[in-house]
Amino acid sequence: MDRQKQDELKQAAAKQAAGLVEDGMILGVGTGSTVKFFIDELGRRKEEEGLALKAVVTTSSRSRKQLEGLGFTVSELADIDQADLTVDGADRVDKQLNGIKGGGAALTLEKNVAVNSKKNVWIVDESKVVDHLSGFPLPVEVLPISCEQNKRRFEAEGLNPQFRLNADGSRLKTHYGNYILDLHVDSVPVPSGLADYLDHTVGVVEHGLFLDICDEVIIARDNGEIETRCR
Ligand SMILES: O=C(CO)[C@H](O)[C@H](O)COP(=O)(O)O
Repeated sequence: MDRQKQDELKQAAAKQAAGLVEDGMILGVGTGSTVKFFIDELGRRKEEEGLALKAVVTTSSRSRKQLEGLGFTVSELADIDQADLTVDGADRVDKQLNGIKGGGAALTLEKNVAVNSKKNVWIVDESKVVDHLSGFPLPVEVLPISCEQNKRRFEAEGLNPQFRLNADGSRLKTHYGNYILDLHVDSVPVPSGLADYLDHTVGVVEHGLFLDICDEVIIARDNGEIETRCR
């Protein structure tokens, strides 16, 4: 699929999700190129329909900047109780609506916003939908102090870890000053098993397996149809 077509699909899914946003909501807004279209649409609704949110929280400085540029005041997660709705993208989503996220290295805040949200909606184009989680490296955010030990441990487990790098070859640092180890595994046959292992590995801050979190996924299909799948 070419880039322009994929962007059209992302925009279609984003527009549909923006229709779920209601006045007075506390809204969670994720990160990524699909979410950028969602924020564009929020801005349009604010301008043309007077959309008025109670509060907005977001998961990256990029999304924050875009939201603030459109006149939204962005709160910190710690300043709200929970979001009514969070809309985010995903890198892969399977039939059970489990997913891999973190392609934009924002997984830690994304998961924290998501679990503190009454409803989570993901917006994706068809290329992200898989039967079983595969086809995208699994991001794991690790503390710098023990990142080499974590890497060796993951290697021993056959998880093929690689530090995520910047364009200049330096290690990418997350918003929180940590590193990302991308696990290059062909597929994740038992996502709950791997999530459990990562959850119990010292030095792991967070990982990109988002299990039992997404309530609804909006899929923009190549043929122009929009499909909504619910948990
Ligand atoms: O998890 C994410 C960022 O950490 C994004 O939601 C995910 O990478 C999808 O991004 P895009 O919409 O650009 O394909």
